[in-house]
Amino acid sequence: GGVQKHRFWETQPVGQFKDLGDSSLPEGPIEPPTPLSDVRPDPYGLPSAYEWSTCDISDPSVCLEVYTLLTNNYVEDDENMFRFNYSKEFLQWALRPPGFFPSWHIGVRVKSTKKLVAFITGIPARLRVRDEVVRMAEINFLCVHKKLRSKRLAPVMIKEVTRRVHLENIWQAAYTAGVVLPTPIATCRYWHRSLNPKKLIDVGFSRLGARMTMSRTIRLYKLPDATVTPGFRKMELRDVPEVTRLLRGYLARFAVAPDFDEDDVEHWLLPTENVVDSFLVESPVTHEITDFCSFYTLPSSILNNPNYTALKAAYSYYNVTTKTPLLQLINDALIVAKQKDYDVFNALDVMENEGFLKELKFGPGDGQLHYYLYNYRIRNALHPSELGLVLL
Ligand SMILES: CCCCCCCCCCCCCC(=O)CSCCNC(=O)CCNC(=O)[C@H](O)C(C)(C)COP(=O)(O)OP(=O)(O)OC[C@H]1O[C@@H](n2cnc3c(N)ncnc32)[C@H](O)[C@@H]1OP(=O)(O)O
Ligand SMILES: CN(C)Cc1n[nH]c2ccc(-c3ccc(F)cc3OCCn3ccnc3)cc12
Repeated sequence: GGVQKHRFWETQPVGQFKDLGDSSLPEGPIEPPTPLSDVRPDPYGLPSAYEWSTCDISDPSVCLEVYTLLTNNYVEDDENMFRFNYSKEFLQWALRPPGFFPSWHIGVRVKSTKKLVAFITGIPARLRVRDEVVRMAEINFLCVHKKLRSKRLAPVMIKEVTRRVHLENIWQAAYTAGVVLPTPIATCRYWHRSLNPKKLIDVGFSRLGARMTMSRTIRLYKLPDATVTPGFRKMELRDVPEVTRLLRGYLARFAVAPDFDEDDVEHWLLPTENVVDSFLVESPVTHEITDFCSFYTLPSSILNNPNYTALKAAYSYYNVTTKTPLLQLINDALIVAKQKDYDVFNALDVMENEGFLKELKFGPGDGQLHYYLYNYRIRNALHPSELGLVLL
């Protein structure tokens, strides 16, 4: 209808709701690149009390400011009971991959007090969309302080990160959000596997099932003390070349997936304490690496609970099986997560995850995660199982 539902997004080169169903529109870039000399050289205007501030995440004091802003103002669940609590180490990992641009870590400060009140980031990535490998920016950590909401600051942040990405001759982006915007390329659901059901029920994350006692519930989610797959071990630096080969071969089957090289695999998948854990199966006979699984660590703050402050959550990342049954491999990942005292193991219904969710006692979450591309049209929305991409 004529009413403007998305005043900002309707001005952007993204799939528009009005275009849905118009199969005459070609798949690919929506707008051509601009000559670099035509990219706005100066930052967008902010309200006079605020200033742009490029944030050097490697500076501990700046990293702490970013951590604190996100801890108090980032994404909450629909019932405002939990808020993501990305750790400082996680932010350093997430924002400094090979080839990152410091200028893409963008903050907004109050001029008078220098208080950090907003943030948005980009990192470079090579994403394959069907048969095209496209250099993109992955946009994340968009956050405006709770006290500055609904002042149209987000569109300015988005335009500024877009401008800085354009200056590096990159014209596409990928991002995910729990909100519906023009226009998702895929809509995923997330699922949760209880590891510490008593705590999850105490904090209101889960509810005791009908006709279920607490002891019956604890028994239902019980896991073995040790992993069962022969040759299952932590990934090490020497495994990077083989894991890269294994992962590239596997991701080729999805319509959208990262085009990882060895440097990317070393950064994103080599275990980092309390940030990302990865395991592989080395055949005891041939010493070939046949399977791989990984999860990242993202706790959530528990808001307003007298007994607990944090929920320790693991999130399924990239998994590949060529020999071990997927159910068995992921169950070993659950066993390791339980050993490491995680309360819950989360997974999206992307890649082949649907094949293990119900079987391994995951329960459906209460929301959706929408995937988006900027300045790149996909003719028809993808099924989650066509996505080979997990954004942090
Ligand atoms: C070629 C390179 C291109 C690079 C750029 C690519 C694009 C990258 C895009 C960014 C990807 C980020 C990915 C990411 O970080 C992962 S999604 C997590 C986003 N962050 C949070 O949810 C944290 C808590 N919320 C907030 O801090 C604020 O509510 C935010 C800052 C979300 C909006 O602040 P606000 O004070 O509540 O709102 P106004 O300033 O008044 O602005 C309202 C306008 O903002 C639109 N909006 C709301 N939420 C959005 C969201 N999550 N993405 C995109 N747009 C979003 C909304 O539709 C409206 O536009 P419309 O009128 O057209 O509908
Ligand atoms: C992806 N990355 C961009 C962060 C992000 N932004 N917006 C989101 C909305 C949902 C999920 C999500 C993804 C996977 C999952 F298993 C559970 C999730 O949210 C549960 C609800 N919740 C929100 C906060 N605390 C709990 C992530 C995100």
